[in-house]
Amino acid sequence: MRSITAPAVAAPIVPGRLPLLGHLPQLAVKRVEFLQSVRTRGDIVRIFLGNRPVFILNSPEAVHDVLLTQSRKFGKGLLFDVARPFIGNGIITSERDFHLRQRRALQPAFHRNSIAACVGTMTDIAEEQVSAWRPGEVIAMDVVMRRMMTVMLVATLFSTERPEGAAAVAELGEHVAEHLTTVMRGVFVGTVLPAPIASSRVLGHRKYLAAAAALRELADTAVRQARQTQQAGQAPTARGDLLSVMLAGTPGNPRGMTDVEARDELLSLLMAGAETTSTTLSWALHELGRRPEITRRMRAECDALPAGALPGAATLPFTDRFLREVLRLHQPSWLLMRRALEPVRVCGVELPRGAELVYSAVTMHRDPAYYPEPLRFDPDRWLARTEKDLPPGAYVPFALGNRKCIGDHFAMTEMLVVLRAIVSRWRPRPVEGHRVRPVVQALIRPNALPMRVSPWPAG
Ligand code: HEM
Repeated sequence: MRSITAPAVAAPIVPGRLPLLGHLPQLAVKRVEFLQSVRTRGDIVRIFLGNRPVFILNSPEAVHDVLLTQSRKFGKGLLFDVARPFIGNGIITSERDFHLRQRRALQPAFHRNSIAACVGTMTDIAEEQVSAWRPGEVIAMDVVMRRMMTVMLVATLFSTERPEGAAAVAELGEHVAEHLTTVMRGVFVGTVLPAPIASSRVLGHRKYLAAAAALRELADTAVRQARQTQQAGQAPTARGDLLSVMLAGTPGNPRGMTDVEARDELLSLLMAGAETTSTTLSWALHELGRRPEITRRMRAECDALPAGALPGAATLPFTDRFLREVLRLHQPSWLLMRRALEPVRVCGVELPRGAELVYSAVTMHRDPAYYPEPLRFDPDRWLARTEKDLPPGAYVPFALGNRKCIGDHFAMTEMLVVLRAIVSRWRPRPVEGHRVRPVVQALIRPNALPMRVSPWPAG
């Protein structure tokens, strides 16, 4: 712990900076490895994206200080400036008082009781999907998970009681999933590359804009439909979904949201909640495929869950531990940002107003100082050492502080529901000859994940 009165030091610049390009080539070629390689150079170091300086938070102490202790002095930064024109000013992109109001307005939907009420819908969607698989069939798990988790999000948060029925929700979910992937790629490209290059036609900028427009149109339609229900005189919350709650109002925002605000929140939640869970589940299935003994253990635990019991850490402790280990080793969000709103000192380093900061849970989660043999996948490491035993800031799959993931419990519930549905029926195995590699874009996802599913032997 550094003394507050010690003179400030400058964050060291990482070697290898090139004129005009800065550290872009290193980041472009070996994204995570590059961030990993600078960890030992100090609590906070500086790199350059072109001519733009960016500070990297390396130590748990620095991450904890920025995300929690001094969080009011930071905004969300460049990544979210780039995202705003695509997805509007919702909870993930907005700042200060407006953000606080929107967060309070959304909070009731993420209360444990609200999530418990969604478990039935989540289970139906997962069961419907996995019961359609045939013995020996090869399933493109990454594609199936992306669709399934988007449909689940659309169904549980936005359209529980859609008059058009489950098929329409599934179709909407598929459209959303398609556009979402393209928009997320656009946001990533816009963050790491200078604006004139990122917005060039060669890099598909028009495609990103078109996908964002299509997504906005889908969200606008959903808002229009919910507003019509409201105006038809039905109790606004009769549909039981979050969108209706947004329009009707909550203790955090009694008058309810305008159509544009509700639309932007839909986009924010889709952006934050669909690919994160589907990517985590893809990695989870990848790990299960390589470890039949873990699949067996998980199946035994899931099968023993009493009817009506909610899936959670208390009822499915091993499966929960397994997911926490997946989130450690395969944290999907490898690059998150903040911006200093005023001059601020963190770990003895003076950061000027406007400083752009990067933190990466991926590199933190692979630090041997906190995780012995960090690349070894071992759910039982969490038996010996729980989250509470780690320094604050060392395990941050859902971040910390005022911008912590609002959907952490929702996400864990969804993922437990899906894993249970899969392992109760199937043993997923890797397909021979296919090598799973991480692809690092907005999230770290598997290049492709074909898996063969076989039923459990009888008895
Ligand atoms: C495995 C799944 C998930 C992971 C790993 C994850 C991770 C995160 C992280 C790291 C942040 C903080 C971002 C930052 O520091 O800038 C965040 C924020 C957020 N997440 Fe999640 N998330 C997941 C699932 C979900 C789900 C399912 C939802 C909603 C249904 C959701 C909604 C949000 C929202 C709205 C925020 C912004 C909160 C705010 O700024 O106040 N997330 N998430």
